[in-house]
Amino acid sequence: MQRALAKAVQRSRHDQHCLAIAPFFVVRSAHTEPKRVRLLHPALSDAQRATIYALSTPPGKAGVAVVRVSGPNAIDVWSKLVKTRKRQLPEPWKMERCQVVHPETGEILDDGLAVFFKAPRSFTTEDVVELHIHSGRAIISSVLAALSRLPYCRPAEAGEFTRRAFHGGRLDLTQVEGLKDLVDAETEGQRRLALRAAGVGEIYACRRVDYESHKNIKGATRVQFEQLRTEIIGCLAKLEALIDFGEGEDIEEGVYEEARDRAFKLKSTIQSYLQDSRRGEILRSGVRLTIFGAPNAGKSSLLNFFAQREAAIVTPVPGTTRDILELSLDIGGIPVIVSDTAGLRKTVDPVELIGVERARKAIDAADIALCVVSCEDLDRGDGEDCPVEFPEAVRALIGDDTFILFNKSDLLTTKRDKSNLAGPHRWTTSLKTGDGTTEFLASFAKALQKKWELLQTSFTLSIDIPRNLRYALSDNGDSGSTPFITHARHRVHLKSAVQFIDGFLATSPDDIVLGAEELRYAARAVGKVSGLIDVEDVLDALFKDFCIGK
Ligand SMILES: Nc1nc2c(ncn2[C@@H]2O[C@H](COP(=O)(O)OP(=O)(O)OP(=O)(O)O)[C@@H](O)[C@H]2O)c(=O)[nH]1
Ligand SMILES: [K+]
Ligand SMILES: [Mg+2]
Repeated sequence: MQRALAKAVQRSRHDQHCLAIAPFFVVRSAHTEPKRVRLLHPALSDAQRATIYALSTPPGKAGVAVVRVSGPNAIDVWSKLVKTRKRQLPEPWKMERCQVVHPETGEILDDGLAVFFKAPRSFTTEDVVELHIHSGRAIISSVLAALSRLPYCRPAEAGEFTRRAFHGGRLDLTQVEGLKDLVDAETEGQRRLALRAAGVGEIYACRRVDYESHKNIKGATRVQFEQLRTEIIGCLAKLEALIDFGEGEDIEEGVYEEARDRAFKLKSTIQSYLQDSRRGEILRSGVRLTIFGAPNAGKSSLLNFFAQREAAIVTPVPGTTRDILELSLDIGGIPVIVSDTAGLRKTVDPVELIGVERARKAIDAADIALCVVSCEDLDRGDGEDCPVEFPEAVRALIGDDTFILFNKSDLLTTKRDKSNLAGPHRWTTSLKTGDGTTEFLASFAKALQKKWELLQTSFTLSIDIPRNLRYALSDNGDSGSTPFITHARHRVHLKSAVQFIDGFLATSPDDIVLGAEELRYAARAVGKVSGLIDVEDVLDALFKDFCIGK
């Protein structure tokens, strides 16, 4: 056992050297499990470690403004600026009534509240002081000016509090992205997606996040990526054991085959993640909806209906819309970028010709194409069962996934009643009388939600999820249906992970060292998503899975 440990540790050092990405310390004590303290970049310089301060709420008149101070001297900031009745050191995490005073003159600047977050249980993992003062320009600038008098304090740069949270291991990259997306979110769908990635709330309240033991993780994206990486490392650990000890001695037989098997499953899991029609990325940036159709079908009327204002020009003249008109809207909580386009028809007018060309391009670029067809333009077949004949101009552009709105139902002749036009992703309205518009909007929003957010995923995890992680996932309620990949960056790394796993699967069992190298790169690729890479995991998995040198 001793020999095995020594060897494995030696190998870990080698791995650490090879990866040379993330320096890390392993803190061990007699009674506790080894804890990893991850440092993702070289240690912060003195300037970077300075105590920083900033106004964390928007400037201007309001009830409350929050000035945040973070860094090693935060406690000193408290003693110089915060005057409470007890006039002693703060009780951590407890809001206290106080006066904020000037550190040199003692002048009272404002009356408010203050709270001290003791490291590492703070957002930045450093000591943090928050001053909750009245929000007024003069008050805020006097407090910021007072802070600037302290020699160890400097104003924070953009995003610097979050950067420190990342350096401190409080957030990984997916959570940093999630946090930014959360602040930027404009629709319900975006908010939920971002919240899931950010995992804020619980995370602030808990100590340094430890994947193995922590049940409070809400950064579900982080958990999912971590799960993938753990699985790759599990395969790698098996290969490492074979390299170190060789089959037949202390290791059971068939280990190599098992690793291959697991790697194969893992590859198809990642591939199924990649085949998500870019739902997460699209939901984040907005679904591109292109409205198209023959002239005068009511396309611009539809855009105005969506926007609830006269955004586009509507006239009885066919060919009114020339250029593309784009609006960002919230439809059922989904961010949608709606484009109104020129009516499609053969034309010799050079301006209209360009408009038609642009319309075709917009249809190609759309995530959803919505064709507006005027009931007037439908081929007036006699029988009630006559199949719908679309106008010639749009016929070729209508595919299985095209949404269709039959408009101008007020002009429908009795021969072709509405039921003849019904079908999935087909609606009938009169934008003039308002008939059917409420039903259309509700059903259309539902279709969007189904397609972009609440759609059941077509894949399931083929790998075993440890119980604690399963908790974190199921606790979120929607892990099976919420998009997994939300940034193009995630996709790039997952694709390269698949390539490396393929590389491993293609190596022969005689080249086991090469194969292990491929897996190590695969783990590293997935680790890049979260920005957390360490090789100590290999050792953990090794000792968990094998009974070496019994
Ligand atoms: N009767 C009736 N008229 C409608 C309806 N919806 C729109 N219209 C009218 O149809 C005409 C054309 O509407 P638009 O919204 O400009 O049609 P469009 O498809 O944008 O037309 P182009 O931009 O020229 O291609 C306008 O006079 C509208 O008032 C409807 O449901 N019923
Ligand atoms: K028109
Ligand atoms: Mg128009």
